[in-house]
Amino acid sequence: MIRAHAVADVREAEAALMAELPPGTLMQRAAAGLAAVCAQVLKGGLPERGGGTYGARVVLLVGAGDNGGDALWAGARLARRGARVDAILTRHDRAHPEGLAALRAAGGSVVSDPASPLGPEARRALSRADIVIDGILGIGGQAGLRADAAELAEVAAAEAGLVVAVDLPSGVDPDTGEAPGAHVHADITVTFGTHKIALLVDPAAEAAGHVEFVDIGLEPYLPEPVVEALEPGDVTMMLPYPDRQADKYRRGVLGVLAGSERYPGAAVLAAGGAIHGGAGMVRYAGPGAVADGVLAHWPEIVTGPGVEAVGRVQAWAVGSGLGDGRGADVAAALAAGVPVLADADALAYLPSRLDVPALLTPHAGELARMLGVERADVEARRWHHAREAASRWNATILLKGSTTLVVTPDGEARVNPTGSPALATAGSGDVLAGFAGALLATGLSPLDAGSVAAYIHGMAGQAAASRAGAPSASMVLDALPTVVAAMCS
Ligand SMILES: NC(=O)C1=CN([C@@H]2O[C@H](COP(=O)(O)OP(=O)(O)OC[C@H]3O[C@@H](n4cnc5c(N)ncnc54)[C@H](OP(=O)(O)O)[C@@H]3O)[C@@H](O)[C@H]2O)[C@@H](O)CC1
Ligand SMILES: [K+]
Repeated sequence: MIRAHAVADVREAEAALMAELPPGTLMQRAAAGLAAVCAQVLKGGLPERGGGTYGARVVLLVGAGDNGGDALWAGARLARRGARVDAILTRHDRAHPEGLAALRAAGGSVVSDPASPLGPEARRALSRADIVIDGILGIGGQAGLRADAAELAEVAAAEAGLVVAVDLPSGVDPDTGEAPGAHVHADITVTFGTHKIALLVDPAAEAAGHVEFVDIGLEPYLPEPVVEALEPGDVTMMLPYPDRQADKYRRGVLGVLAGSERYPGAAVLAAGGAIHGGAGMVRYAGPGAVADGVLAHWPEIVTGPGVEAVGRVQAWAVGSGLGDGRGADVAAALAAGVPVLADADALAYLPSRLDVPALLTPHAGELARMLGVERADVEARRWHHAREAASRWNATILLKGSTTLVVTPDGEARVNPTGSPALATAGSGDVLAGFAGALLATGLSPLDAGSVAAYIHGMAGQAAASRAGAPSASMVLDALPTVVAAMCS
């Protein structure tokens, strides 16, 4: 599991660990890890220079705190390995003194002038840089860079090579994943001790680029994480395996209430997702012509005209492509007293609070409608709004998007690390709903069902995109069994 903590937790753990270590040890661990990642990047890339640290041009953006100190110490290490290292200081009077002395002793120079960080020499250095190390601001400041730092970030993005952020892309809000003002857009972020929430939750996570973790020994002092992301081993552990005694009922029966005469394909896709999700049996509830289409694709499914007619199930997946005027059907599924996944059109027919274990799967527009806010506001404050809805409906919310977020009414949160822009295609959500519903039927909690389904659905999206640049939902569906088999082997 990738674990992310709040700044207050990091500070407490840091204080406890520092009390046992000689001064400066943690910064040295951080700087060594940061320099190692930069050296690795230089070794692997930049073919026009032949690769390697020797002769590489590195520019440090140095703020007034320890984030800048990390950058200076890492710069000193790279300078000792032959890089040309230039530092741009936002505050000449307050740059980390020992780090600055170390950089100078290693042959690095300061190219900003005290009156303005971005003089001609600094601009020239940025325009030639192979790597820019962003140490303007880490966990110690206010989100939204101040004007001079914002200009630095902008010029670095426009002019320089690869941007490597120290601990966080400067200017994002570490504890929420929000990015309300100017901030750095990094290609790589090297983070220390634990992931910060902003490295998992969008929109800040997107500004972080690829994240590299450096262990500085904080782990034993950290509390439970605030946000998590599954790793492959976690998914393998959580996926249900049929045991020897399993019959179809014990493996879990899922009822699917999806599709309509207007959207018959949604029924086929949701039912297909359900079949690949490991339920022992899938019962489909819907009008005759739609049910016939489902049977034509999936003859193993049992169909019936409505919720009561299909009989007992261990969970319901309702809503995908259901269309308008289906409130009574949704209410009947909710009244069955079993866990429910509610997607798409069903989200409009929810009671004010759910009294069964529930997984709601809106995209940002649907969540905005549920909460009566603007879609842009949901996109800007995804975690905030997902938590708000989880608490209001007493349900786990799976908020789809570039990084899908799953939040329980108790405040547990997971972010999905897999996926592909290819998943933003019609019908892809229907597949996810069926798949996650099947996991609910096999007995997984809404949090586990939602996060495992998002993970596998994301991998199926990646697999489908590797075969066809813009795959259809059917291709994502087709890729599911192979991904599941690979996760189980
Ligand atoms: N925790 C750990 O275990 C370890 C932590 N380590 C490192 O320490 C980092 C935290 O260091 P930190 O506490 O010194 O704060 P930091 O992020 O450098 O920023 C403070 C400076 O930013 C400035 N500033 C503020 N807001 C701003 C804005 N909007 N726009 C522009 N500037 C703004 C503010 O300036 P001021 O307002 O004072 O003028 C202040 O001086 C952490 O992220 C990690 O890299 C590692 O070395 C080892 C282990
Ligand atoms: K930074």
